[in-house]
Amino acid sequence: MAPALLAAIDLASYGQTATQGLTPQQLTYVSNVFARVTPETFDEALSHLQQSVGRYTNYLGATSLTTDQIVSLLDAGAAKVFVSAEQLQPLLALNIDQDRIVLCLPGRTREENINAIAGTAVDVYYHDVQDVGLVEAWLKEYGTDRPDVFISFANPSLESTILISKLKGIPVIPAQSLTVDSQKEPNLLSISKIIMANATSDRPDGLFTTLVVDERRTALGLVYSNEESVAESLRTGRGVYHSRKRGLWYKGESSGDVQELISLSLDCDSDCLQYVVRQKGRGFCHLATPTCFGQYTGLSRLQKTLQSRKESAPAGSYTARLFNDPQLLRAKILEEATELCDAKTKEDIAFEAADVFYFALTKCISAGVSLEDVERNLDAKSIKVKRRQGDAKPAFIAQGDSTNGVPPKSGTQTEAVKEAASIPKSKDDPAGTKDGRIAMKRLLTANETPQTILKALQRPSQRSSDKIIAICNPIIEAVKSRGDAAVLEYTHKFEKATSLTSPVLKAPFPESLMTLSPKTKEAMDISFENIRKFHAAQKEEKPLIVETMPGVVCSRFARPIERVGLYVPGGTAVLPSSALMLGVPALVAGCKKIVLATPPRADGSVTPEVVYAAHKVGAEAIVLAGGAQAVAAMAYGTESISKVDKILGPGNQFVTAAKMIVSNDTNAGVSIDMPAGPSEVLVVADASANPTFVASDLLSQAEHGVDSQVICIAVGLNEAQLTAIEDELHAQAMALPRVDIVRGAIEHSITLSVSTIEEAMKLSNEYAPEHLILQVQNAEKVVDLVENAGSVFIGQWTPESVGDYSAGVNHSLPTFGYAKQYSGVNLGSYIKHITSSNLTREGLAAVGPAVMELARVEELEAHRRAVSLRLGVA
Ligand SMILES: NC(=O)c1ccc[n+]([C@@H]2O[C@H](COP(=O)([O-])OP(=O)(O)OC[C@H]3O[C@@H](n4cnc5c(N)ncnc54)[C@H](O)[C@@H]3O)[C@@H](O)[C@H]2O)c1
Ligand SMILES: N[C@H](CO)Cc1c[nH]c[nH+]1
Ligand SMILES: [Zn+2]
Repeated sequence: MAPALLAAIDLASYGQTATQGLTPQQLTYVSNVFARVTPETFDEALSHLQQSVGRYTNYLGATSLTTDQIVSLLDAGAAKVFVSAEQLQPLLALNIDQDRIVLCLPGRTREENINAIAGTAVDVYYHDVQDVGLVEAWLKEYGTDRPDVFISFANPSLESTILISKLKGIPVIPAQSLTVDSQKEPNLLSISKIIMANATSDRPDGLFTTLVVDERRTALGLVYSNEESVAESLRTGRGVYHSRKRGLWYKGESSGDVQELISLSLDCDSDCLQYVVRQKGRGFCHLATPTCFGQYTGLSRLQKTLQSRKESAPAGSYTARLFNDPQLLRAKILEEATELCDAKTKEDIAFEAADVFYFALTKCISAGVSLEDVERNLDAKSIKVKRRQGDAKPAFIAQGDSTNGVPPKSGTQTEAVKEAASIPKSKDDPAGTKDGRIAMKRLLTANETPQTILKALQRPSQRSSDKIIAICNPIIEAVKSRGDAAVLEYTHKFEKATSLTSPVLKAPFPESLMTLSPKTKEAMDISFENIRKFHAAQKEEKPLIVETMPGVVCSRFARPIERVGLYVPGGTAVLPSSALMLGVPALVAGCKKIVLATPPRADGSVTPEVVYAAHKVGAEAIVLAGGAQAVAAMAYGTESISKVDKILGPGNQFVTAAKMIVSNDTNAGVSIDMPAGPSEVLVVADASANPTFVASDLLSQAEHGVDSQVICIAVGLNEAQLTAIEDELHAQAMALPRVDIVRGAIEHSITLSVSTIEEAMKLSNEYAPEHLILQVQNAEKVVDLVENAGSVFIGQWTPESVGDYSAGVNHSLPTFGYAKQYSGVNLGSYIKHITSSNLTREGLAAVGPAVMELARVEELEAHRRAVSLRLGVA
């Protein structure tokens, strides 16, 4: 540690009034400040710390404060606090960096002092020392490896002074010398005297080499000082040096390029001074450059340019436009931040980070914030004791993962971010992290009104469908009117696949694009076959034929929908399993044209597993796009993407909203399977359920996305049983790679505690979950009570994930409670039914009178005559 000046002051001068010596500004001339804090002055000390952190080092005597108060002082920027022996243990128990604690010990017997510091690495302050020789002896014996030793002597003239150990040679300004009016010279003179008394020149002329640096510690130039120039500098608060030609040199006096003094200090061996100054005017050098070594570079250069643009920008300056358009600036910061997140190579990361710095600094300069302010903030954060967990907010988790979530470059992005941020938080634990614990909110239904229970069961993403629709509409319109070009634009923007030049990959797909490991291939083949079997079994082999009256034959027969578009999600996770779930039934149904759409990876390619699935189901093309743009492309068709008759497949809120929009457009002529949005699961568990299994099922859906929701209905569980599930959930969640996503989903997930299975099933039917898991006794019988659910998983050996991948059932299922009116994807989703009637003359004679009478009632005469003319009746 470089020797530094220590000004020992009392708190009265720590505020604004400076009755004890130095003004707050002058305090920065010294590097270290010591002040005592009492319970009465605690608040003032806190606010002072916040303002002064980074300007000088604060040492605080805190021997009469509580542990909490001490932690707050450290947190607010105190470099070290001086504590008593009683205060030490509770602080050590909090694992606070021992380098920031100074234990105050009376400078008495050797044993007492050595015992007090045994087993710690804290600094020591020996106060009221009678005999410095004794302290030196202790330290030699025991404490020389301690970070710092402070000493105060019993000598009354130094009574209130904290001295940094002479052993370390750090100069000290005694408090007494600072107790006169700050405006008068003796104070400042005493500082300069102390500095010079501790400095040793290594030059024959006795001058001190002096390095002049700016606020960011960039070297401006090299000059010389002596006692007179240092004293003048402190007195005037400016850069004053000693010129070997001209003597005392007030920098900038003739040129106007003056310097404001920030601080001064000695180097490690006390033969060189460093002045930290704020340079005004054109710069430090007589050649009017900022430094004697040339121009500023990097951030300092950028800051200077931005500051000058703010003062007067040339016509057409982009920076000036940013200063005047906060919306544009905001959009650029968000855009560049996202691009930085997606950058992969060293060059790209440097490129994108530079953009982020440029726009961030523009924001700072427009608000009068300098790099110095920002760096002080960084320093303040670096010494914080109570650190935040550092988890991302749910709103950003969804966007933070892999290829998803590049916000649009316009104002719509703001809406998307706000939207995600509006995901409701539990009122008991607004952060969703009870001490970092991942825990679902709990509700004992017996204590709640039905309304409260229903509200707690509300899906997170339902609240904002208007906003999502407002984001999707312009995307759909753009694709409708500009076709391929618009699709590509959105893919470049959202997927960052900027090298992509065509939005479609046509079959036959090259082998090289679907090379899989034998294990993956086998797993896909097994799943394919099971899905095929289950869906093939749903086939109606023969038309339905019914003779309703003699000679009146009605029939119904099935035909595949000709052209289907299958959306395979690929935002937060790539889901080749969805390609199988959607493609296999299309193949079994006999659809003539199968088109898959999926967001490509940033390099424009598609996951080989998805290509393999597309190949196996006989898809004619893969649309390389995601979200609303993919849905619109399939609904309306583009130059290179075929229009389809029906769009199927799950997706996030943008995909689901886009599907709804196009299916409502009568000109599009396209239908959809159902609203299949963010995954959800409801587990009904009774005392027979294994907590490990219950937690694992809940987490398997929570990991899909922050907008997923998982519900546990606990039937007759006691506190210990509920806690067992919660403990498992937390422990398993913390071990998951997608723990941040899980944390977001769990924030709006809930455990409902009920007494009976009937009550549980009533609530489940009301919620109508996408997946329902029954981990209860006689689970198979409980299925009788199921009225609404996408797919049911029965008993403890049936995890939901078997349905997601390989059992054979379909995983594309209704969410948002639409299980009340929709089925999940099944063979019927790819088929339309056509009915036919076939009558003989006798048949028409039998049913004709009824037809004619009803046509008469409806006053539709042509209808009536179509029968009467055939039968030859009036
Ligand atoms: N219900 C089901 O049957 C089922 C099955 C599988 C998956 N899922 C769900 O599907 C979802 C998949 O979502 P995903 O995000 O991972 O992939 P996704 O493919 O559905 O969505 C990614 C696309 O969203 C669009 N997008 C992202 N941010 C946007 C923004 N701010 N503005 C406009 N568009 C934006 C982009 O176009 C991107 O390509 C998950 O919620 C998962 O739970 C549901
Ligand atoms: N559980 C999802 C349906 O909500 C489907 C899926 C695919 N991969 C894994 N899970
Ligand atoms: Zn799943």
